[in-house]
Amino acid sequence: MSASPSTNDFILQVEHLSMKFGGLIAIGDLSFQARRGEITALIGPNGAGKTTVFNCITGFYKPSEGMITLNRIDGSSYLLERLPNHEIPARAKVARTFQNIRLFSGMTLLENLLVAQHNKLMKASGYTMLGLFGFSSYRKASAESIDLAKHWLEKANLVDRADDPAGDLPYGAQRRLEIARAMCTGPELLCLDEPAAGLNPKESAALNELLMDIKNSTSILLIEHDMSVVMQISDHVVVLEYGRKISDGSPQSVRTDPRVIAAYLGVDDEEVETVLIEVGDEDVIEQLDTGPDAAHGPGTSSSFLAGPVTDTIGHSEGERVTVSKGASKAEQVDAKANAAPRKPAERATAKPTGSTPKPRGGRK
Ligand SMILES: Nc1ncnc2c1ncn2[C@@H]1O[C@H](COP(=O)(O)OP(=O)(O)OP(=O)(O)O)[C@@H](O)[C@H]1O
Repeated sequence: MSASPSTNDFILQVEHLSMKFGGLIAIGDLSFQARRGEITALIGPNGAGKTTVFNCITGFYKPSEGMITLNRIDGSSYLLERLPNHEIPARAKVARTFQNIRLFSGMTLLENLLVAQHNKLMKASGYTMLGLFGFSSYRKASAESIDLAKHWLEKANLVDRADDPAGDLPYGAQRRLEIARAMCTGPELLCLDEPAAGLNPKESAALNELLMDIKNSTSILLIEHDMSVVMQISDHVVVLEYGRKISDGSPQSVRTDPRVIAAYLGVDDEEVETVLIEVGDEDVIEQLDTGPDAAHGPGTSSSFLAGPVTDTIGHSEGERVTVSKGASKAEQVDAKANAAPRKPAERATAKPTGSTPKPRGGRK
């Protein structure tokens, strides 16, 4: 019998998170957990609220409601929504990258990685004087910083270009340099916002390799539209639609969840079922007939509210947001699943193909 997971098995616990911008509920009552040593992917169509979740975790936004707990390996825990922004990387050991690359393009690769260790070096220099007089403690810290920078340049397969300006690198290499820079801050949780956006297949493969290497020492939370990356490297996938969680489970269970397929395909209302049959395998068709799968459907921690197809999206109790009519494909799938089962003759027309759903959300 396997032991039930303890709190420290989870590096991140998001509980009942809500983020409102005026009347817009960008995130509604969202709960999920990320396991230590795993890659957890946060996916969903454009505007689903993924970056807003990242901004709440990394202190760029203070959530309207909810708790975000970061459990460090040494047993200490931090409520991120209560930590001052600058303490989230320093004390809770959370690092992030952004959708758009933010390197110092005029500096060399090595300098970019040393800047990331600025705080550590400043402390070792006694905030100037010890460094100025070349004290051994500063020289030691300085040598360690260079070693760490070289270590991550090697991991990112960029060590040959250590002295080139970062701006001269091809796009995919710049992405890897950004990740290497984040790793130089010694994070326990690395949050990556669309790292594969704009990469060609070769660059994408190099990125996957780097992330698989990083997860040996650091847990990763990943926003990604590129399903080939998500399916290849994630251990766990959380799917959002209109700020709510519509699915949560292994890549395989999420891939065949009718709500996810419907939310991602973005087809016309009347086409939803046809497309589900075209892209689905027997599991998908089966679920349509029998109703949502409790294993990766609404659970105790899920914010998804099953119910009839309406032109409003339910969030926590009493809150409903108006969106364009029938916008939530996930709700339509549940409505269909709740309706009377189809006849066997109709099911016989289903042709399983086993293809992977393509994302509705394009890259920015
Ligand atoms: N600062 C803000 N002020 C007002 N609305 C915001 C703000 N930030 C995000 N939103 C809104 O919150 C919703 C979720 O946006 P968010 O950027 O988190 O989605 P996303 O899933 O990351 O989308 P994408 O895949 O396109 O990056 C959107 O409707 C967006 O317009």
